[in-house]
Amino acid sequence: MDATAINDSGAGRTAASITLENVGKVYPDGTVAVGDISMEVRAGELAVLIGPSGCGKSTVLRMLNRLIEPSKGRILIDGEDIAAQDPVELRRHIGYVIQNVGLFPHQTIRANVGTVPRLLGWNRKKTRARAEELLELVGLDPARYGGRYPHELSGGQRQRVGVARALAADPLVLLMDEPFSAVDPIVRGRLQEEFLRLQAAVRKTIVLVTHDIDEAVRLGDRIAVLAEGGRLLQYASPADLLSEPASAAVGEFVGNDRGVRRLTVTKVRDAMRPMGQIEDIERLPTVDAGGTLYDALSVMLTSDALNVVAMQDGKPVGTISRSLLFDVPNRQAAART
Ligand SMILES: Nc1ncnc2c1ncn2[C@@H]1O[C@H](COP(=O)(O)OP(=O)(O)OP(=O)(O)O)[C@@H](O)[C@H]1O
Repeated sequence: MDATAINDSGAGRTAASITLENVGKVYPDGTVAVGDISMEVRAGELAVLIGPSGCGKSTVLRMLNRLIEPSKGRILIDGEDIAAQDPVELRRHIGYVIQNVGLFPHQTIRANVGTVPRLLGWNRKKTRARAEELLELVGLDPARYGGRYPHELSGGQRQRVGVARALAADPLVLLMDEPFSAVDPIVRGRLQEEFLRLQAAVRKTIVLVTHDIDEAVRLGDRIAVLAEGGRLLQYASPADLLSEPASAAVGEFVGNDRGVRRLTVTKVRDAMRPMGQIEDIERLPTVDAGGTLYDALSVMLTSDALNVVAMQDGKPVGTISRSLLFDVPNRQAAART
């Protein structure tokens, strides 16, 4: 995946920080959609907004690109108040991906991806080259898919086109409103994985709305849990959110299975013990050192083993024992104090 060409925004920046200061939104009918939210998303970070239906997630997202104006507070992008900026100009730096993508049905995939560059006045050659580069980046062969129309693609492929289109003008910020919810769970898992790889390459500042706590834990650098009335209950890393929910309400929201879920946020290589303490290494099942403790647990359960060997580049590099897995919460808590 070649990301170098993506990182060529005029000002030399590739991502921007986002700051919300006491932001609130009351709709004209009196509905308090967002109460009083203060939070910061660092440049290059992926923040997830999660919470029950109607808690104001989309409203927060749409205030960031001024599709909705806040009733109070300030929103700063790279330290500059967006209220003072021209909304059209602002949106040129902000990609927006929504649930059903909203591709133009009568335009080819290539033309859809080139929409914003065209609006920016790029010439045909440059726009086409950019569209092809982006399609490749999201894993769609431009020669095969570029000339097709949206209805000739699967839901998952359309979703990737939506992401490519949002990245086309090299935005500083990417807003994503339930981007993966319209596809089935298997495709969804694959898209999430691809998306993580893409984000590792392009490092945009991303705010992503979801209903799905697993998706939040998997994708987020930090997770904002919202409650009805747009109240921010907690804003923390996935590991902190799972190990130390700030209130009973957050604990309930992240689920009773959060102990298991927590295993999904710790990498094998960060928790393994050095080799040498376990006998019969060659008879033990293996797990990739880049996998998570959840993967290690799954291997243990399917092979009925008490230990697994972590492998990297075909070589054993450490071990994980079942007791170590059960010890993770305590180790994480101890590491913090
Ligand atoms: N234009 C509007 N006028 C009045 N109330 C609105 C308007 N748009 C949204 N709301 C209300 O504001 C609240 C927050 O809506 P919002 O769409 O931000 O929630 P959400 O968390 O994104 O919900 P969901 O997860 O169901 O998409 C809801 O109670 C909704 O009914």
